[in-house]
This record gives sequence, C-alpha cells and structure tokens, in this order.
Amino acid sequence: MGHVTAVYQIIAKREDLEKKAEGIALGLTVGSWTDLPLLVQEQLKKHKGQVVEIKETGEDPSSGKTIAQLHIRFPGENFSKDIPAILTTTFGKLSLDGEIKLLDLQFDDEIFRYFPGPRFGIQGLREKLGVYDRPLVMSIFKGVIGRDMDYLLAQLREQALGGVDLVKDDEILFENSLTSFETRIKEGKKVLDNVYQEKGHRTLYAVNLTGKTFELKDKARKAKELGADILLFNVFTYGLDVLQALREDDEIALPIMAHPAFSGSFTSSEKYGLSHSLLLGKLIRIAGADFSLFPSPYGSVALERDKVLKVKEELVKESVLKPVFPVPSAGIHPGLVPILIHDFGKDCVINAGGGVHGHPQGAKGGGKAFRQAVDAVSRGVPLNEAAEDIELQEAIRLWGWKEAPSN
Ligand SMILES: CSCCC(=O)C(=O)COP(=O)(O)O
Ligand SMILES: [Mg+2]
Repeated sequence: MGHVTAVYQIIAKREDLEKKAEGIALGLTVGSWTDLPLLVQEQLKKHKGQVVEIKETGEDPSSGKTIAQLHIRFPGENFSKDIPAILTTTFGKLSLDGEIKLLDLQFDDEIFRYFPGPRFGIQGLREKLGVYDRPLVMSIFKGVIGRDMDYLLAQLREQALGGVDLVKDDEILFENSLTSFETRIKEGKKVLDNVYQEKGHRTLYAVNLTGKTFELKDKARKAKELGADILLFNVFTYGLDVLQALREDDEIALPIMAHPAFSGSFTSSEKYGLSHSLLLGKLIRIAGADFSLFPSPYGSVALERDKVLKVKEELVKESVLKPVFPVPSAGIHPGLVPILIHDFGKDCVINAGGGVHGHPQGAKGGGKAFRQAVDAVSRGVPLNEAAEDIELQEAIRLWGWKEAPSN
C-alpha cells in the first residue's frame, strides 16, 4: 500500500517537540494508542503514523522558541490514493493547529503509481512546437477585458508576428459575451494559422478554461473538438484534484498550463500553509500540469530565489513522472532573459505581458526583443552588444538589463 512521509516545520518549546510529533503521528491516524487492549493495538499497528525524524533547524527570533522539522510517515492503508485524501490526512485539521507549515510530502513509488503526472511534459511540448534548443517565449494578452473579438485577434496576431512560441489568456479573462471561450479558440486558430502560412512560425494559444467545476470537463472536451492548443487553468481556485481529473480525461488530452493565482494564500506565510516547492512544484507535477507558472525572483511579484529554485527542482528533477515546464513570471522584460536562463536553463518558458505590450514598437516589437535576447544569450553575446538587434536595444534602453553571474 506504500506510504507518504510528511515534513512539517513547527515552532515550539524544545521540550515539547517529541510530544508534538507523537501527537501528530497518532492524532492523524489511530488516535490514542496505549490505552487500547493489546489485541486492538496489534490490529491497528499498520495504520499508526510513525515519527521518523525530529530535526532542530533554528530559533524563532520573536518567541525564542525552537524551529524544528518533523518527519512523520503515514501508512497508505489509511487513505485512498488521491490528493484530497492525502492532504486531509497529512495536513487537514492539523493546518489549523498553531504555527505549523507543511514543507514537503515524500511519496514512495507505490503511491506514485496512482498519479499520472503531465501528459506531454517538456519534451512533448517541444515536439508540438518543433523547438528543441532554447527556452520558449510566451506572451500574455493584456487589456482585453471589455474589448471585442477584433481587438483581441489583432493583439494575438501582433504577438505571434513578434515570434513568440506561446500566447496565453490572462487568468482574469473569463467567459464573456464579447470574446467567448469557443470564439477565442476558433478565431484565434485562424489567426495563428495565417501567421504560420505567412511566416512559417508556429505559435500555440493557451485558452483560459473557466466556469463551474462540474462544467469544466465538457467545456474542455469542446475545446479539444474545436482545435484548442493548450488549456490555461486557475488550479488553486478549483483544487488540484480538478486539475488531475482534466489531465486524466482521454477525450480532453490537451496540455495544461497551471496558473498560480490564489496560491499565495496557501504559501506566503513563513509559519503557516504549504511550501512553494510543494504546492507549485511537486503537487502540480503529480496532478498533471504541463506548465507551472510562478513568480520569478526578479520581476514585479518577486519570490526569494532559493524558494523559486526549489519549485523548479520539483518540476524537472528525475522522476517516473514527466518534467513540467517551469514558467518564472510577473514583471519580466527582455533585459532579464540572461539571468532567467542562468537560473532555469534552456528548459523553461520566458513569460511576459507588460514586457511585450509595453515595448515602444508594440507587441510585435516586444516579442522580437524577447526572441533576440534569447538568441543573444545562446550565442554568448551580452545583450548590450547585440547592436544589430534593434528591438532588443530599445527594450534595454527602456527597462535596463541584468547580466547573469559568471558561475
Ligand atoms: C505571478 S505569475 C502570473 C503571471 C501572469 O499571469 C501575468 O499576468 C504577468 O503579467 P506581467 O505583465 O507582469 O508580465
Ligand atoms: Mg496574469
């Protein structure tokens, strides 16, 4: 049946650590133990949680209490093999119980068997695009709420002409009468096919899958039928299990791009909630997204670099599950491309909204500037020396640039 080991950070008095750990191991499994008759103890043994390790990691400056990691193993016999059951077992009621944060869930191979992971993964997406040797570039629709289809399609065309590989809806674009989901897919496809005919450049479009949970599958199947390329999904307002259901449906079978909207409510506290690497990395991969968006360390919604690198590690590390494309995002402009490639390597997606549309030559110029920045880094040329790249030079005059460290 396998097992899951949960790693918690707690803040408590040193002398209480062991009691706290035992309390979790018992309280979230068989309850009080020693009072039970020996026969019952024997019967329940395989359901009892085990304290595997207690590790002190520091002192909380505000309270003087000890910060510690508790590693507790939960037997697979106790839960069905789905994310809601695993999260409820390991961090259900416990998440409400004082200063405790779930840092990691370690699954053994037996548990992994129940989770599909990404359908396409990095390699599958590269095959769709025919791009193998560089980071992908993605652009985001901006300012399309309240605008009609002509406006949206013109914006799509400009972005594609700039040479971006992917264009995604903004996560705040929902079902609406001016630019409906189905029309965006059908008409968007025509625009992107035209650009392909004219320029030989393929751009894929990630359409925002929104609406009531129990209508999503039908809507996603319709999207597939209409020829959608990719589904954008606000996974944290729906739940990871909904993502998994979309991933597992063979009639949908589209790549899924997980947006991090709302995840900050679970991850931002140092003392409560879940770690970024668990939520935006490991769980997103297990549930089956092909792309994971998260704040980069350098843009407008910055997240500390060490946390971001741990997210990336969970998305791409060796596993039976396919790797997920890391998409460091928010406030990205072409001048950040060298440092992003330094941190994330070629297997990432460079994603920008304002950094594309705010270019002096519009979205087409913005897309070009990003592609030029990626190419300059591939050639080992500092951005300010790529003089022939006019759009890139305009972008770095406007936003500056950041040289990657030499290591
Ligand atoms: C916090 S990651 C989400 C990225 C996103 O959805 C977005 O709209 C970023 O736009 P920007 O103009 O900051 O590139
Ligand atoms: Mg957005």
